Amino acid sequence: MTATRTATLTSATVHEAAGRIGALPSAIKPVHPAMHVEGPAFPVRMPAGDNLWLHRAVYAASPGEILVIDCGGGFEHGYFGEVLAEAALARGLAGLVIHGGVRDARRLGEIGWPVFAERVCIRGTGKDPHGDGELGEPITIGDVEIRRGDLVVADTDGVVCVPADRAEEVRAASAARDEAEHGYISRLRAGESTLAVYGLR
Ligand SMILES: O=C([O-])CC(=O)C(=O)O
Ligand SMILES: [Mg+2]
Repeated sequence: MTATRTATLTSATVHEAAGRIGALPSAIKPVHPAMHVEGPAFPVRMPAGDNLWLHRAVYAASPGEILVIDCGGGFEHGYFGEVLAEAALARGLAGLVIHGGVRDARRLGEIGWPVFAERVCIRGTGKDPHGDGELGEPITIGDVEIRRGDLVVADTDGVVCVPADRAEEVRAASAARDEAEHGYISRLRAGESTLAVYGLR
């Protein structure tokens, strides 16, 4: 069997091509395996257990942006579900990355809009009008700082985020790396070993 390969950027390749930077915590994964997205980040900081800032973010971000959410370390909540997914889709947003939980996972799969979460969690949230949060300002998830406009690439492997001023260079380096690996794969299919292809002993 000869497998086909996708032409879009992949998160692991971008991470390597960028010099092994930008990998968000590996627990953040697509709610359904086929989901993938790439585009500019719109960072959101919100308090644990409250999703009012997420509702605000859906209407503050620009079409094509990816919401990237820091939930203040409150993981055990479903901050986002089918209702917010429909709202974000209607606004033309590109996807959601959240260092916390989402819910309505089956429905999210049916909608198909890309959602990447640390977990799926039934328990809901509050909507405190005085909750401490921020839209479009830098956040940190794991050891990665995320600013508005940074390049986010998210797929089955997880999520990587690269500074905006390196995005074009990293796209080019990723494409070159992909091309080189495709060459290696052609040689493997022709019967060579990985030891030969990589020049290993
Ligand atoms: O509304 C919420 O709190 C989250 C949710 O379940 C949805 O968006 O459907
Ligand atoms: Mg819901």
